[in-house]
Amino acid sequence: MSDFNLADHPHRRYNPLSGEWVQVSPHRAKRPWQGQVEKVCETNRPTHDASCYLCPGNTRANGKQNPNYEHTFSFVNDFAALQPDIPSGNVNEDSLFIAKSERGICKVICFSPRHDLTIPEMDLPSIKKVVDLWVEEYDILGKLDFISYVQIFENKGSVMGCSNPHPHGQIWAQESIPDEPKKKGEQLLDYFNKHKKTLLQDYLAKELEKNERILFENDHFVGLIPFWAIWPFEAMIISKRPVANLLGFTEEERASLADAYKTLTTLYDNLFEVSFPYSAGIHQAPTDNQSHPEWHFHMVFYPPLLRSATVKKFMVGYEMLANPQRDITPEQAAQTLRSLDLEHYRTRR
Ligand SMILES: O=C1CCN([C@@H]2O[C@H](COP(=O)(O)O)[C@@H](O)[C@H]2O)C(=O)N1
Repeated sequence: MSDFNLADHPHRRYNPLSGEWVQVSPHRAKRPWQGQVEKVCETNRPTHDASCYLCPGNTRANGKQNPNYEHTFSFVNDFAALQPDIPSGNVNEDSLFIAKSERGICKVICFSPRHDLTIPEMDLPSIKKVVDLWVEEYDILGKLDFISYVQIFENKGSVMGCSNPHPHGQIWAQESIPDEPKKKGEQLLDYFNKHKKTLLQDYLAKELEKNERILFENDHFVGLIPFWAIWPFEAMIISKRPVANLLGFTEEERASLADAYKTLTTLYDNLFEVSFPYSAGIHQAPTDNQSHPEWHFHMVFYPPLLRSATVKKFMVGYEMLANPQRDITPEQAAQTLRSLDLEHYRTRR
């Protein structure tokens, strides 16, 4: 019996959702840091900022005026990366130079009229309204005949390149299925064809049994750090019921998703007592007019911070050229997060 174990020895972990590997070096977590230090900019923002393009009643960069919205508000991105009405075309030279036109619609989703709040500081009814807006936008955009995939996401924190602290997210709906959900869809379909169940249904049952990486659970969702997590505190929120997309959730499940979103982001903020940056998004069934029983709704959270409010993980060098790599194990990260208080640090002050 070899003395190899995942807690002490370098190893690779396989992600069955992507078919890719992550390098894990648990012994390296203690090395000293003399590199870049991110500054902590914990400023108290006003509830309304006259210069904010997303605040109610303000005029946006292109002259359009926001309504005095009282809950959520969505609008077509004024600087959209994708457009619905463009000429279609293809390029293919010797199978070396391949390109195709891409149509789509990009929207900005304001989570709250309050400029000073973030998801963990919003109350549950307000976060439920964000979930309701996600459902509505997924339904409307997904019904368009040229839209095959609707990517709902949130970039939070300036270190994630977020251009505005006002609580908001984005939706990019487009005619192709982007690479990440395409990869997942292929893995999920392969698993479903073999087992007649979704991969995440079996995975979730085993994670709850092992209880090594679980962060929390409520009536309808589980928050965990996946066995194959790449970012130090990468996490997932997975629905207990294998629902292919947002439209399949009941009112109660939508409220439960809002609760899970608040719980995870509260743990994140309490980790270093700073507004915790991340990119987060939903992966769910494509809207290509086909049934997708293999799909199983889940949210993924990719936070950059590593060991403090000012030290982030860099995905450079080996990670760019070979494999993503991590030091602290998913199990250690889960143990740290789930030991934290569920009351937000700013309300405890
Ligand atoms: O007046 C504006 C300012 C910002 N925006 C859009 O808001 C989005 C802000 O989202 P990010 O901070 O996640 O980049 C960004 O994509 C930007 O194009 C407008 O559509 N109108």
